[in-house]
Amino acid sequence: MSPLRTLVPWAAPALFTRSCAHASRPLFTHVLPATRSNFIKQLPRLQSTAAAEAVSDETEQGAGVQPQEDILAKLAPEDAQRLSLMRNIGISAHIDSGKTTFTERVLYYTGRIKAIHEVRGKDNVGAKMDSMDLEREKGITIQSAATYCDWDKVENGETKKYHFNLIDTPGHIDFTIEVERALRVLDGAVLVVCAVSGVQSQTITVDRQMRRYNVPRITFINKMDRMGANPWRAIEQVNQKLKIAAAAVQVPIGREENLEGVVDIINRKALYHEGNRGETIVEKDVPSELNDIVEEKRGVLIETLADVDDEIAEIFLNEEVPSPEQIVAAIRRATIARKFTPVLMGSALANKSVQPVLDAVCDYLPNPAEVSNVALDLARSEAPVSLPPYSDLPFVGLAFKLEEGKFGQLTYVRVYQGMIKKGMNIVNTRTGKRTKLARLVRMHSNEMEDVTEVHSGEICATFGVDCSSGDTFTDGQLEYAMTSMFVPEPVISLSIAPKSRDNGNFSKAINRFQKEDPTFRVHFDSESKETVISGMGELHLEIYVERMRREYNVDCVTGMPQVAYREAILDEVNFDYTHKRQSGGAGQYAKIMGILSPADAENIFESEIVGGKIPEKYLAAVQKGFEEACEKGPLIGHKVLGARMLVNDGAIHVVDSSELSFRTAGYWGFREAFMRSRPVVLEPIMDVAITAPLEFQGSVIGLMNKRNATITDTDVGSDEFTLHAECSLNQMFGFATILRANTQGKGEFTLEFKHYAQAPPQLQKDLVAEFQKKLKEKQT
Ligand SMILES: Nc1nc2c(ncn2[C@@H]2O[C@H](COP(=O)(O)OP(=O)(O)OP(=O)(O)O)[C@@H](O)[C@H]2O)c(=O)[nH]1
Repeated sequence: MSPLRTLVPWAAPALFTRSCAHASRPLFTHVLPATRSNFIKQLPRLQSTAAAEAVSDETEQGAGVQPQEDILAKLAPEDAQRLSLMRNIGISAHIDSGKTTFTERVLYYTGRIKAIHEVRGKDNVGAKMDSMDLEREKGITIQSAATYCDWDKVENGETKKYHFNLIDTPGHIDFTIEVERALRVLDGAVLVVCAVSGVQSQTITVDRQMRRYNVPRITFINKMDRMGANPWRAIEQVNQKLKIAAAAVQVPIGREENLEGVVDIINRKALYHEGNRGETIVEKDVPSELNDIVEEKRGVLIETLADVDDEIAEIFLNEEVPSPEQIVAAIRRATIARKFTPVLMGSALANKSVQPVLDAVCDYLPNPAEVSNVALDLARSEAPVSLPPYSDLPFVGLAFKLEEGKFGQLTYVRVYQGMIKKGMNIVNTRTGKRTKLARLVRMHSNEMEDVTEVHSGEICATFGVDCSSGDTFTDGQLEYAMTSMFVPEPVISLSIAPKSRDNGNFSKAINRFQKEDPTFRVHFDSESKETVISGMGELHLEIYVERMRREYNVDCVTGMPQVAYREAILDEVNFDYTHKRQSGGAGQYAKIMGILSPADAENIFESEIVGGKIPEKYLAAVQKGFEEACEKGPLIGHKVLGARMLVNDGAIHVVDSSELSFRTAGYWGFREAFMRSRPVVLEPIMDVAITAPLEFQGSVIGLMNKRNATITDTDVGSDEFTLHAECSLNQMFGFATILRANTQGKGEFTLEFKHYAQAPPQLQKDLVAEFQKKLKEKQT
């Protein structure tokens, strides 16, 4: 019999490291049902032609992954025309880099909104894309918001109308799932970097997310009006820290408060602004004092391109100078191939140089037809298939975000192939459920516009569709499943209860938040009789508690934040466990033998039974018992991480054996062996980045030393420093208040889960003792 090997789906495969080895790899939890093949979970979206070809090679015989050039060649003229003018883009950056402020300008210049309102502005209106009250009050983006707009671009004297679908995402790591979902369905992104702070910790995180989904990006260096703005240092950091070739396509005219505009160094023309909000761009000759820097930076641009683009390399080697058209074409090729990012600069707040970014989106980011998207054909053993954006093919779309609204559940869908029409039936591949599309809308932040049909490449939303985030929809002719997105595991929990009797609103809120946000988890602890919510950080949970109060009128009491510990084993042991019960009625009998050993990154159940000593159905029951036991470890009641249970022998009783007996044996056999395998408690270790004015460097280092943090790096800027450290999450509770107090409110920090590591021995002892005490109390 072939060995049965199953990955336990909820385990945390990639993040569990006892050393720092794979530290930065994110946790990969599926959103598709456990019954689907692991392959679905593990195949990232294949966007590049190279990646698509790789799959094509593996599955040559008609698996259906076509090279992108072939897809483009067969595009119908109407689709080609429509798609060539479409861009699906995201705006991503570190916290407070100005994404929302930038997006507000984009909406204004494209005529989507009639007036500009600032984030935390004096008019108290708030930016369009921060539509939640809480976002406007706190001045942070919590949920990503989608909108669309049209941009008139002049090309060779002709005006072309480009259509943008745009998503503004949060910068805070606590809301990182919003970035994941957005990038999953976008074709390109604008990475906003602060001209003063340069590449910051979340810039690196966002960059990693863009890489995960193969999203090409252009870079916008914002806040050029601020004192200390230095675009060249920021570009250097993009090159060094993000490890992608980057070069400026503009140089600033004036700096800080004297910023007047930019010079387009490809065409050697100066771009100034006129009008109250800088709405009119005026082209002039390059000021003579900037000629030298323009030529120098133009040279750097061509040289950088020569490194990543063969055509420019050839021109460069022949000592010729490429034409502006050749430079633009090379930037486009290299950007789409994700080998290069062109860098633009300006100030969103000062209304400077935002429009050239829109031109750059059209010039350098791909249209939906230039991006290879792949699904798995479940009817043909999950063979990968291309999703060409042809309108006349059967519809395939991905539900990437859910939101509860006034009119019921709003489901955001990206249409990859074919089209959807109001009134049409769509089928959820996972559940097989057919739904009639009663309403189809295009979103403009919290407003919506009804539409009757949506074509391939577009993003839209529908009502009344029952699904989970990450579900694939088709028109019923195909059985395609698209790959899911990464969902990081929560690292922090707290108990929560309504202050007064629940009139149903508490449960309603909890259910809704859980459905909308896969990083927000809820479970009922049967021992403490408490509802426990888990999430990505203190802010994440705080926001939900606050939303319960505001949106559902439920005041809650919460317990102290708890760390999501894990339990692991260090030794390998043999086990021989018999479950036997004979107290009248039907008896129970199950005997299992095997080895329990540490595994690297996930919980694994295996069996190697010879001669059919334990039938398959009983082995499946043992596995169930094992999985149940891993949910609540024997040591402190937290999840088990990295245990391999191999069953290689055992026995059954002709009358008394049953699935229940084997499930019980799996459960208790595992627990018994676990306690003999040198069990340990693991705690989450976080990547911490603290930025504060230079004068506070000493006290911030002191704060981190007190927390036994390992300082890994320090960047010192002209007036600020950023300290990078690794520290246990346990030590970081309440740090926001402490940092504020120690830096006169000027310090900021971010926390991002890095890996699990053994907790200090004393803490482990305390946790075990506390758990034992609770167990005893329960027994008496
Ligand atoms: N000086 C200056 N300030 C800016 C500029 N752009 C944005 N800001 C300010 O920076 C702060 C943060 O701006 P937001 O647009 O909310 O930044 P964000 O990146 O969307 O923030 P999160 O989504 O919460 O991460 C606000 O106070 C803005 O007014 C700029 O070009 N210059």
